Amino acid sequence: MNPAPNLVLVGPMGAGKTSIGRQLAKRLGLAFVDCDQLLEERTGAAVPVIFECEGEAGFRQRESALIAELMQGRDQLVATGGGAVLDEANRRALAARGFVVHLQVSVAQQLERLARDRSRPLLAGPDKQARLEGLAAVRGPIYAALADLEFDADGLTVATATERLHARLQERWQRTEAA
Ligand SMILES: Nc1ncnc2c1ncn2[C@@H]1O[C@H](COP(=O)(O)OP(=O)(O)OP(=O)(O)O)[C@@H](O)[C@H]1O
Ligand SMILES: O=C(O)C1=C[C@@H](O)[C@@H](O)[C@H](O)C1
Ligand SMILES: [Mg+2]
Repeated sequence: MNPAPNLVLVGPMGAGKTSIGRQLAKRLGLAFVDCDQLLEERTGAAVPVIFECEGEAGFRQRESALIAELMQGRDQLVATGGGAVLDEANRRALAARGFVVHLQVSVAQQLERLARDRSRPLLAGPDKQARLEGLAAVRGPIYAALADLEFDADGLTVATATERLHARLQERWQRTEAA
């Protein structure tokens, strides 16, 4: 069983936090909560519109308030947005009440998955590859430092990644119980 009240997915855009998270939550019998989607529902505006009206700083404030609220709950699988780990208070809240999984993915795979994406304002510029590499250089070590478990989702379908991550978690949580 999960040693923490919640399961949390962190990692870069396109790693599959939302897609794998939704399937994994079903298998584990957890409530699935996607931070970006819930934030959009509550705000009544899509993420790019929030960035446009309030800037990234406004979006981050809303994201932090949501994370603080969500992490008071339990039995949830929380799929975070790719930049949620940048804020120290967010990291503390996620670590305090979450078993944190870092979903890893290569920039090449991100580019494939997000080639036609229009919903991620940080990728709106002309050179997506340089942008993703820059973000990976800054955020990669932060995801890694926060994670209780690293999972490489590169090249896996959502179904296979879900299956394998589920198995890794069961194994890990059983070992934690036995210790
Ligand atoms: N393992 C996978 N195999 C194939 N396609 C995938 C896989 N994971 C995600 N995708 C596709 O990549 C896109 C982005 O995935 P998803 O929204 O799950 O990423 P995310 O980690 O939640 O990103 P963000 O940080 O922006 O919320 C979606 O179109 C999704 O269908
Ligand atoms: O990587 C990021 O900073 C972001 C990722 C998305 O999940 C959204 O939270 C938003 O587009 C910002
Ligand atoms: Mg997502």
